[in-house]
Amino acid sequence: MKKQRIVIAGGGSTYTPGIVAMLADNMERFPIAEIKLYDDLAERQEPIGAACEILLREKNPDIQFSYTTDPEEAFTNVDFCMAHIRVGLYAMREQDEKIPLKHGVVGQETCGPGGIAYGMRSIPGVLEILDYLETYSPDAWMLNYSNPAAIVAEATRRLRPDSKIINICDMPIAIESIFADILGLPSRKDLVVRYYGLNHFGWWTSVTDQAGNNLMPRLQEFVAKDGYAFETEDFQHKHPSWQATFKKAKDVYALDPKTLPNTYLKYYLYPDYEVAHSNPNFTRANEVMATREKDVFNLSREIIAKGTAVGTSFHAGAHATFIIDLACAIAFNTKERMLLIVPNNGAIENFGKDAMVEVPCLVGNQGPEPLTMGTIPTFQKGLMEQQVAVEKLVVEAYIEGSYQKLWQAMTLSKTVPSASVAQAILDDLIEANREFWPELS
Ligand SMILES: NC(=O)c1ccc[n+]([C@@H]2O[C@H](COP(=O)([O-])OP(=O)(O)OC[C@H]3O[C@@H](n4cnc5c(N)ncnc54)[C@H](O)[C@@H]3O)[C@@H](O)[C@H]2O)c1
Ligand SMILES: O=P(O)(O)OC[C@H]1O[C@H](O[C@H]2[C@H](O)[C@@H](O)[C@@H](O)O[C@@H]2CO)[C@H](O)[C@@H](O)[C@@H]1O
Ligand SMILES: [Mn+2]
Repeated sequence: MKKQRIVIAGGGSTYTPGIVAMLADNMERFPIAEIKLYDDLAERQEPIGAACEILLREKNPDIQFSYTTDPEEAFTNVDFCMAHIRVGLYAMREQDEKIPLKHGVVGQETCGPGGIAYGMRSIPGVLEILDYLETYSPDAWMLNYSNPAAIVAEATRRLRPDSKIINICDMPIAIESIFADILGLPSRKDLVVRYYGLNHFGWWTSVTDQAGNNLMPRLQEFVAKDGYAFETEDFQHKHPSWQATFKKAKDVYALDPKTLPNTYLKYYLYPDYEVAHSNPNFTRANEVMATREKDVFNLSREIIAKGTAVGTSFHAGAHATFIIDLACAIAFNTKERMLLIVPNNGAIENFGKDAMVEVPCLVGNQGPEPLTMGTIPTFQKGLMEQQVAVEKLVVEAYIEGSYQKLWQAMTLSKTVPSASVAQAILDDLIEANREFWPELS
């Protein structure tokens, strides 16, 4: 098995140490020669890089390790770029969440006006990394978690159609882990699913075991009563906001009891409820800064101070496993069945070919081969048509520098009640994003 060389872009991300630790623990199925971290912010990356260096030296000194802010050094001679950047950091996430809320609209990282604002910031950041990778390692694959994945995926489809990028999300697999727990199965990998939608906007239509036995009725019975409120492996899902999200899946499910919904649909289907239950002065960004960010950086500093990572551990859950599974599938042609964000091209029969959709794919060394999910019902199709139009308008607005199109995108979002509210939010977001967005006219 060829030893792989990896660059993690967004080296200072709270998710980086978990992925590094998981890579070091998966050498048998995914052997590694080198891990490099890359970030455009040296101070942010420094503690994470220094802690990972100690951790790897103790876990596996054969893995070459370095961290840098120099793109040529980072992207030269690698097989994979695992990317998770956040352009504007949590400070801008806070703005994405608080500005819409000030206008009585859902304030969320990837949905509604907040997601649109984040999309306008992420597009150039992700394209820059993709271009570095294509320049310095033209055969490498970019596996991209950077959000908002739906908008980023549409932007890379439009602007870099031939590039080797796969956009991914860990929400469905986190929910599938909950399915496995509800069913008393050891792992989500014991399940075979059919699912369709856009990113953070989809539905399961079938869940079976490996023998083909239908497990939907047992899941539906649970979700009808409790949503996805079941003890989960991911530590941040114990936070009050995630607990509320998992409970709310019950009401989302009620709209179409034939399927099982993605948790994020609550922002589109119950926006009034979400606003009423949000604290405009303390949003999820504040919760994350006070918990995950603080914990990861404190632990990094502790490891550096002690000079050892023995007796400590960074959280590495489904998020880390999923991206390593994907790299493995490509590197070693495993043909694993995975949910990915890909061009539709008929996978959903009655939906636009040029939409970026989230569907199961078989993954091998040529990339993902989407499976056909057939024809979807009017309710889902209507919702998806509206949402995909929002995502396409954002990308058009970015490309053309068009105020008009960004206003249309905000107005079309199901989370926004009117064009006038959309415009007021947009004008505030333009002000907050001066440093990041292209000039709009
Ligand atoms: N797709 C998914 O399902 C999924 C799941 C979890 C996290 N995420 C995403 O992963 C990303 C990281 O999340 P986090 O909470 O760890 O954020 P974070 O702020 O802790 O880390 C992001 C890092 O990216 C760096 N960065 C920003 N712009 C950059 C650029 N242009 N080039 C290089 N580095 C850059 C920052 O300096 C920072 O160190 C976010 O986009 C988040 O939304 C996605
Ligand atoms: O509010 P955050 O920053 O905690 O999470 C936002 C992200 O939520 C989803 O990812 C979950 C994932 O489902 C879970 O398995 C675990 O890894 O935690 C992640 C973070 O909570 C979502 O898929 C991402 O797109 C969001 O960025
Ligand atoms: Mn996601």
